[in-house]
Amino acid sequence: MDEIVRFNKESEEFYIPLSFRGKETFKQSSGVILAGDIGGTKTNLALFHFEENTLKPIKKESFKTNDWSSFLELMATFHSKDLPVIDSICLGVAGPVIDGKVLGTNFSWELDEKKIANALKVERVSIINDMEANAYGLSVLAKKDLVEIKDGTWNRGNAAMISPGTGLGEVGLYWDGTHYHPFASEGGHCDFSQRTELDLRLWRFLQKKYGHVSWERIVSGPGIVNIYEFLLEDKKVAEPESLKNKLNGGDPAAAISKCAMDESFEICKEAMQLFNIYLATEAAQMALKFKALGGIFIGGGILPKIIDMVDKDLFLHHFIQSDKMNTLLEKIPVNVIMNDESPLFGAAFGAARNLPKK
Ligand SMILES: Nc1ncnc2c1ncn2[C@@H]1O[C@H](COP(=O)(O)OP(=O)(O)OP(=O)(O)O)[C@@H](O)[C@H]1O
Repeated sequence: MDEIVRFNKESEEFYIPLSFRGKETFKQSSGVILAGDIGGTKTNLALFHFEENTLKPIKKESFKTNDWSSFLELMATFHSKDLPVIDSICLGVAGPVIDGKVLGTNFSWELDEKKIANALKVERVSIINDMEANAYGLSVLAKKDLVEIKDGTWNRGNAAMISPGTGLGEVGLYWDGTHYHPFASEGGHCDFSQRTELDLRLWRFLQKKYGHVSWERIVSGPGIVNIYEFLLEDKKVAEPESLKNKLNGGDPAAAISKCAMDESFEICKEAMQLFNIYLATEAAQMALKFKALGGIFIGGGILPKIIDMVDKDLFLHHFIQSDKMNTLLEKIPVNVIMNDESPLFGAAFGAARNLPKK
């Protein structure tokens, strides 16, 4: 990671004014910051030197979250003695942050700002929701980091982001007239809403398995596997032996999407089509709930890997299915974020904002 990054470039190429309040304090701050993007599958950490609104990378590494029993255990490995002392830490964590503490939703780490500050002897530690970090990360993106899957133009107003990964993250961005203000939500845990007979059968299948059927059970990596298993049962189709082995080892959602791409088993293709439909459906629910005229962004680790198989017409058809509000939905652009480091840069934004002014 040699690239030097600037926040809020007032990006020449970017089509929306993605500025966040707080950046004006940056110019007078400098120091060493640690940024973290901590999710159910991967944890990305980066150490930067921050000066004059610019991040200069010192060290960056990606880890499998479940290989470590805690953040502090991982830090003992990451932050070796030869590295500079840290002035400010911000961690974006996939879980509901309450009073500076969080328990990972799909992993067993517990993080606490005060305990981290004491253990690492760093005065400024802040924990934010990973989706909040994801939203702040928009401030470093350029047009080339986005792929438009539904057109529309930026309209003055709120925006929202939906991020399928290990779980389903959702965040709103309130527009105050000049700046955006991200606010985390736990919308991915709201109830899955059904539109068709097939959806009802999927709901029944998952209700038997989990009791409560949230969007996260469907629009996520494990959700792809759930849809696939439902289709096998619903269509009474036997799984090919060759695929069985792939699904048992490694990453089953990745195996299903790969199989959909090479068209070796029809059920995989159908599973990915349904994933696309449900993503469009929930993205539209968010657009309506937040009146997100500023746009919907799709983050998370899955979409950049499957972008070539996203059927834009199918997405559009299922995005605009809200009767009285179809005209509003038609205006809203939907973009996929292809830069998987954007939540990490968003956490860096949080850490830089907390540095003392000179
Ligand atoms: N090629 C692929 N196709 C479909 N799903 C994939 C593919 N590669 C990885 N996945 C799924 O992506 C998920 C991991 O997503 P991501 O990289 O966003 O992780 P994360 O940031 O740790 O997750 P979260 O923040 O939601 O806790 C896993 O469930 C995995 O099965």
